[in-house]
Formats: sequence, structure tokens, C-alpha cells
Amino acid sequence: MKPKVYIARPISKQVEEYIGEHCDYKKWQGEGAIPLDVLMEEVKNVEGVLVQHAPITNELLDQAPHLKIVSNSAVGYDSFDLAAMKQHRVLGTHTPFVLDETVADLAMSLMLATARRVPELNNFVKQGKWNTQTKSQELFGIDVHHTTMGIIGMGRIGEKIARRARFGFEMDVLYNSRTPKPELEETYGIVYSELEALLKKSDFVVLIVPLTPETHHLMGEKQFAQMKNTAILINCARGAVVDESALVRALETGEIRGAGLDVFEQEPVLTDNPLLQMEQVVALPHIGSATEQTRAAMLMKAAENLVAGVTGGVPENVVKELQELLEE
Ligand SMILES: NC(=O)C1=CN([C@@H]2O[C@H](COP(=O)(O)OP(=O)(O)OC[C@H]3O[C@@H](n4cnc5c(N)ncnc54)[C@H](O)[C@@H]3O)[C@@H](O)[C@H]2O)C=CC1
Ligand SMILES: O=C(O)C(=O)CO
Repeated sequence: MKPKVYIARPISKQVEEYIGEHCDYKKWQGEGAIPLDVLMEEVKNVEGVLVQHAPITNELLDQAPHLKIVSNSAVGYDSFDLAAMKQHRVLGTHTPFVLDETVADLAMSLMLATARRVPELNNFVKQGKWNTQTKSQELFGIDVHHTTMGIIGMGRIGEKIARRARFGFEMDVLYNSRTPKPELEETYGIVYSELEALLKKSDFVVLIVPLTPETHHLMGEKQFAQMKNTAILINCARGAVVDESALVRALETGEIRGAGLDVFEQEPVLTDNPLLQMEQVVALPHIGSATEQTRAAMLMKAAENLVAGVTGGVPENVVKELQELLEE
């Protein structure tokens, strides 16, 4: 008999066929994200579940006595209650590497869009506001090339962003990360910096760290005060890495110039969020990895991890905090 699994997000035909070869599966057929009460019900009898960002809580795990693996079709796994998964001996996997270039491309797009006011000026033209009276200075942005980028989080994606900035835009690149990587300085001239110095020197501050208790509200009032008044914040990590109320104040008071945000503390972002009313903010709906090619690769990787986890194999991408479960 094939192991039972539940697929809690839409998947392609190809991925569905692959899972079907190895598992007896049921899938979420509704619109948008699966409601938590539905997921809670569906996990009761399965050995594996494929999700994207759905919170894996102690309560959910209590309902799922047969569960062996949660395969997350994303690289970030702040949605996992790691202690509860350890306690319930449930493996958690993610999808590293396959999305690095795509997320790095998006970080650069956000930086360019914010610095050169692309969405704002696109609206300006389409709304018929460009006319013979338009003053050219009203359309000015700021340069990106030959400026300084400070990257917070020099992991898989951070490194791809750094290389784009250094070689594509000839920027000086500083970074702050838990573990300095001296080879980056030797090979590429990408320089480790303490956080405060990075914030003081950077024209663009890019966040690409995991959301953890240590990085929650890493950017708050104090950090915005340390940034240049002309600097732009780019957040491609998770919304809660930034204290959004402090960001609103920093933008209102001109403490920083602008922000390009792919992620928000509350997603989908609420329409009354003041950030959405600000011209100097470019806002995107969490699309860092959202290209056809990359999402297909992520889903296939997530499916492979799922199948390995329920068929006695060793999933390739068990998150580091749960790897000890493989040794038991
Ligand atoms: N906007 C989007 O759609 C996407 C967002 N992400 C987010 O980006 C994060 C990073 O992804 P990867 O580069 O693959 O992860 P990674 O694990 O390769 O790199 C993370 C880096 O952050 C550093 N770090 C961790 N805690 C830190 C701290 N307290 N201070 C400074 N540095 C710290 C680590 O040392 C590591 O170098 C993911 O966890 C996810 O939350 C990832 C993909 C898409
Ligand atoms: O992979 C992630 O962590 C995302 O946020 C979506 O790609």
C-alpha cells in the first residue's frame, strides 16, 4: 500500500504525477491559501504533507499521529515550530538553492524600482500627467551604480545579490552576517562590517536573513536613525525582520529616503497599512521566488523531499535544526 500524503497547495500536473507514482494523495482544491482548520483536519491520517508557508504548530502536530514529514515549498521555514517538530519527531524540509538567482534578481529590481521611482513614474505617464509643463527635476531618482550596498545576511541568496551589485552595478558591497566569509573579501572585495557601520555607510540596505527570534525587528528605531537620510531599505527576507511602525516613522520624518518591500509583518498586507500610502515605498506581494521556472523547481524539490520522507528514503533538504532526527 502506498503511503498517504496531503498536498496543501496547488501543484503542476508533472509534480502531481510524480507524487502519485509513490503515494496515495489528496490535495487542496480551494482558491488561495488553505485555511488552517482544513489543514488541521487533513493531516490526521497522513504520513506526509506538502505546504507553502502554512504554520506547523504543536496543535497541528498533536492531531497528526502518523505524520513523518512536512515538506515546505520555500526556503524560509519560520512557519515551522521547530521545538514541537523535534518533540513529535516530524522531519521538516525546505527548498534551498533553486531560488537563489531569482530572489536576487527581485532584490535588484526592487532597488532599481525604488531608486528610480519606476512604479510611481509609470503611473504618472499612464494617468496622463506627463505633459509639456512637466519639470524634469520632478522625475529625478537617485543613482544605483557606484554607490554602496549593505547586505544583512550573507547566505545563499545574499551572495547572489552581492555579486550582482559588485559586478553588475560596480557598487561597494558591505555585509553583516552571523559568520564572516573572508573568501568573499579576497575573491570579490565584498567586505564584512559590524551592523552599525554598515547602516551608517550604505546607500542601499538589503535584508536577506531568516526570520528567527534574533532577527525579529532587527531593523527598528535605533537602526533607522543610524542609516543615511538618503538611504533606501530593501526587504526581501520576512516582514517581521523590520519593525514596521518604526519604518513608517523613519519614512515620515525623512530619516531614510525610501523602502522597497517584498514582505510585510502581516500578509496579505492590510490595505490600511500606512506604508501603502507612501510614494517613496515600492510594495510587492511576496514574489521573491515567483517565476514560472523557479516555482516549478521548488515544487519538484518539495515533492522529492516529501516522497523520500514517506518511503523510507533520506530527504535531501532537512532543515538544519531537525537533522538530528535523521540519526535516531
Ligand atoms: N521574499 C521572498 O520571496 C523570499 C524570502 N526569503 C527569505 O530569505 C531568507 C534567506 O534565505 P537564504 O539565503 O537561502 O538563507 P541562508 O541560510 O543561506 O542565509 C541566511 C544568512 O543569514 C545569516 N544570519 C542568520 N541570522 C543572522 C543574524 N541574526 N544577523 C545577521 N545575519 C544572520 C546567516 O548567517 C546566513 O548567512 C530565508 O530564510 C527567507 O526567509 C527567501 C526566498 C524568497
Ligand atoms: O522561499 C521562501 O522562503 C519564500 O519566501 C518564497 O519563495
